[in-house]
Amino acid sequence: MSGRKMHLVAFLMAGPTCHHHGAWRHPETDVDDILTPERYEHIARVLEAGKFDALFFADILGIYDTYNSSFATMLGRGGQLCLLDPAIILPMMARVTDRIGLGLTCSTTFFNPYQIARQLGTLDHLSRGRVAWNVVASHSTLEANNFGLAEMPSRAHRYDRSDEVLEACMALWNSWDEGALVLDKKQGIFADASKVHYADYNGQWIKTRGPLTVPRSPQGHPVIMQAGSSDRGRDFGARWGEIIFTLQHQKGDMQTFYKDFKGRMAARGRAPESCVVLPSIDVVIGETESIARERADYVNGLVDTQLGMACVSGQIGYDLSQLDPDQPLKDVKVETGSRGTMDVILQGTEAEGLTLGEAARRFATSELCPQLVGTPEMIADKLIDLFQDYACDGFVLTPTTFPGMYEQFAKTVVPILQERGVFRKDYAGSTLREHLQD
Ligand SMILES: Cc1cc2nc3c(=O)[nH]c(=O)nc-3n(C[C@H](O)[C@H](O)[C@H](O)COP(=O)(O)O)c2cc1C
Repeated sequence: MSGRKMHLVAFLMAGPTCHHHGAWRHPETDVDDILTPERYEHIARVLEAGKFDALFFADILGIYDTYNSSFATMLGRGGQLCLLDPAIILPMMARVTDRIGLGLTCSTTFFNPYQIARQLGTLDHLSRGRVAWNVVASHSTLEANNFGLAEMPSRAHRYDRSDEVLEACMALWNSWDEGALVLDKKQGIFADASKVHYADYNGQWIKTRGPLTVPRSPQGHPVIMQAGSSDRGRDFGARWGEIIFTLQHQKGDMQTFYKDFKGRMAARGRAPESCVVLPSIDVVIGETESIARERADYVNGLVDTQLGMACVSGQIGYDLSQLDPDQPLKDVKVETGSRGTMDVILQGTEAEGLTLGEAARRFATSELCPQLVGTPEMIADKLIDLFQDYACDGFVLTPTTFPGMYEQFAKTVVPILQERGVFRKDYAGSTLREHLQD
């Protein structure tokens, strides 16, 4: 085997649900600590013990209210809710760890680049070089409304503007050269001002003068993470990305995405290995295969139909509340425009003759990313197979039970990946960018 190493990133949300909309109800899942620092400190330690490259918080700047024109189901039944601001949680996680990377989601549509550059530059210092920025252009009207916009700008506009936000942030991060801080008490020289420059960024939408207040951080700039799936989104990722997070249903889809994405990087003159492509994966682990299957059936059975329908409604931007969940999926009529998205997210389920409610529950178990069920050996085999066949460079793992699934994975699957030589036994470097180049 070549020296190519697998990369693992953990998906977190500051709320009850990540991809699995029933898992918070499992007796082994902790929810009473959801607003406490201890929950987040504990999971950071667990993931660092498992030698994960990074953890990151996905984020939604509002509460989905598409279903029945109300947030009652999403909130009442525990759907995807981002209760706390991860920018405040991550520094706490940084204080109880010293190697694992820490990813923050920041929207280029709603946040000002000076603020983003300052915040992430500060966090890169405080974590000694472990920060990633999950760059999102945002896409939902509910978020737009929370930030004073009536509608989201078009996708093309959002990505053009995102390019400018990234260019502006890079100019701000580069406004301090290395060695600008002198700290010479004897001569009374605090900083070498000749090593600090104005950014003077003048784009069509974004303007910033600089310099940044924050001295150059250990990584120079945060690792850039991104998850756009459209043609424009992939091009944006190919220009800037160092970690690409993607939702693909099966191996063939992953291989197609991987090849397409690395091709786009090469076309821009970037070395394909300078960005890792990580599809989302969900695991249910058992001591035997039949125990794992029973555990999967149990936890998947905890998703209720109404929440599943609300979850799909939020994703496709169309209210399914007036539709009978017991009707066959193939008979469901939704407005043109939403049907395409619905076909994609419910991929394959129509052919199985499911009802709308069954398909929605299925979607709400893992958002249709593969759910691997089996013994630690079976799961390690599957991950290694995907990795070796260039379906990916590693995985974004999403939790079922929390924090139990991550604890089990770190204790039982990681040692097998290490023994088989595909995953680090210890961190070789100290910054996140160094981990990604292991
Ligand atoms: C796997 C995946 C994860 C995403 N996670 C987030 C997120 O946490 N927060 C967010 O605002 N947008 C998130 N997005 C949305 C994207 O950043 C992007 O705005 C959206 O997909 C529209 O771009 P596209 O049309 O290129 O896909 C995610 C998208 C994908 C595909």
